[in-house]
Amino acid sequence: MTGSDPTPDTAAPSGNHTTRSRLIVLAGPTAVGKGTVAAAVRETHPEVWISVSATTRPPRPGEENGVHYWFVSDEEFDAMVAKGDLLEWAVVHKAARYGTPRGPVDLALASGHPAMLEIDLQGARQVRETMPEALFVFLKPPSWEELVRRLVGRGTESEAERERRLETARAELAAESEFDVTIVNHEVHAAADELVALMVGPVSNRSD
Ligand SMILES: Nc1ncnc2c1ncn2[C@@H]1O[C@H](COP(=O)(O)OP(=O)(O)OP(=O)(O)O)[C@@H](O)[C@H]1O
Ligand SMILES: Nc1nc2c(ncn2[C@@H]2O[C@H](COP(=O)(O)O)[C@@H](O)[C@H]2O)c(=O)[nH]1
Repeated sequence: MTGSDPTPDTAAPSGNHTTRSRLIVLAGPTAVGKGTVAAAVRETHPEVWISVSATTRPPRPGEENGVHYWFVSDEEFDAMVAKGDLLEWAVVHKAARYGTPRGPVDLALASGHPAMLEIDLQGARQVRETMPEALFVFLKPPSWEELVRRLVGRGTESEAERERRLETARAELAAESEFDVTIVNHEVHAAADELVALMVGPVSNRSD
């Protein structure tokens, strides 16, 4: 994807790496730190390809089109859905639509790179249907109180929006057992290391 064009044509990064290809789907409640942990993985493991979602929500201060999200209009999102360009999509927090462009994921996996999606529970369930071979990772907060602290501390939502997000968070926390692996985000770099270890090593999951 280039400029403001949400059409997926991005190639995955190239270069030597020793990791084996695996699609990781990272989900968890609002403000648990998914984006922060994903950014830490990006920084320390540039060979891991991380999907950039499309969304109809407006950018927050500092968010860049094509970096944090592809910020698209309702009409552009409709067109992506109609063309089958999205691997999954959902209305999240009853507020906006978010979806994973399919083309870049296919390219990343075809090139042998480990790839990661950072999406909500509804999206994870859709990917479970279409790509059951993916590894589903649940990022969990150390406690409910810490989750609320992180959400408030981020300072990006109004009180009403925070309430809505916390309502979704309760349902998402209840779905932890649907995931293959849980990582508790006590500390960002430790959580990022645990995540990367899942991409490069053997996995001990709930069914073991
Ligand atoms: N391990 C951690 N310890 C303390 N603060 C953290 C930790 N991880 C993330 N945070 C902070 O918590 C806040 C929420 O993090 P982030 O925006 O990454 O969450 P998210 O799960 O991506 O949220 P959302 O689903 O709402 O997009 C941020 O202010 C971030 O700096
Ligand atoms: N189903 C999908 N959910 C997604 C995608 N990209 C992000 N998300 C999730 O949305 C919420 C809110 O994100 P925010 O940036 O507005 O705080 C969060 O849970 C994300 O994981 C996607 O492509 N599909």
